[in-house]
Amino acid sequence: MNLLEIKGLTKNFGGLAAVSNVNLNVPKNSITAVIGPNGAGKTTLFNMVTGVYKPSAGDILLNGEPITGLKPHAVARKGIARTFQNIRLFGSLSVMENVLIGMHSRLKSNFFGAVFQLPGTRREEEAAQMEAFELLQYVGLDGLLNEPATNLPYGAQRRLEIARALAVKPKLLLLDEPAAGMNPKETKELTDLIRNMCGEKDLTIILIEHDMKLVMEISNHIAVLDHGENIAEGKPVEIRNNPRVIEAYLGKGALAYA
Ligand SMILES: Nc1ncnc2c1ncn2[C@@H]1O[C@H](COP(=O)(O)OP(=O)(O)OP(=O)(O)O)[C@@H](O)[C@H]1O
Repeated sequence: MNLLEIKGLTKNFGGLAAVSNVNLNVPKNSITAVIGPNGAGKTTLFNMVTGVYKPSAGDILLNGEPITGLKPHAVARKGIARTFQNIRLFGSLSVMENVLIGMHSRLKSNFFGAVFQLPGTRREEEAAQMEAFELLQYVGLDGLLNEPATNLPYGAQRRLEIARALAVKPKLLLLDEPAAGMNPKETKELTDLIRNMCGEKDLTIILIEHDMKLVMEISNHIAVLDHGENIAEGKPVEIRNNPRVIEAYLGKGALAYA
């Protein structure tokens, strides 16, 4: 069963086809990587799936239901969360507060309830704090709850972004270059986290990533974009050995991962 189906998706910016007629099926509980050279259209694809850009053509289906052209908040409510290529945390807010903000979109209580400390609101807030704590424990940041996000090392900030995305209980999580700027130890920990999350949080994951070791280790399926077109798709071993992919993106060095 496919959680996400992308059909003939196209985005034109003036005369530039940033994404051109891309098709992609993403099975439930799988990890799919989207790879390709800079400017290939990977982030534009994510921006269409999350409602940031309206596609010029094509369809996006979540669980068989069309979500094409919905606004970002409506897409989020359908169960799609993302992290960004450039980390977007509230730097001066604490680690805990960053996750609570992520959770806010699905809490029932309103401003009125919070100001007047209504019992229902208090209970909901306590439950939210407990849940946020568990998520931070899950990503290994429970020792840093009150630390301003900006003080965290780079790898920890990326984990915090993931915790914040998980706070909305998504079905589909899009990770845009989650390992960018990480050292090898941080990348290894991230690889384990992504792999475990998929089963433990009942998630389907699509990631854009340039770290080929990570991509080859955790992906069930890889799609390769070049100049907006999907030039290849398949299992890691197929992609690694695909001459067109090697020429367009991987280079001969990729064979070292074989
Ligand atoms: N808002 C926009 N307006 C005009 N052109 C855009 C816009 N967003 C992206 N593009 C162009 O679309 C093409 C694809 O960009 P995109 O950011 O999707 O590539 P990418 O594969 O994510 O690259 P990278 O690996 O560098 O992040 C590029 O030529 C880019 O300049």
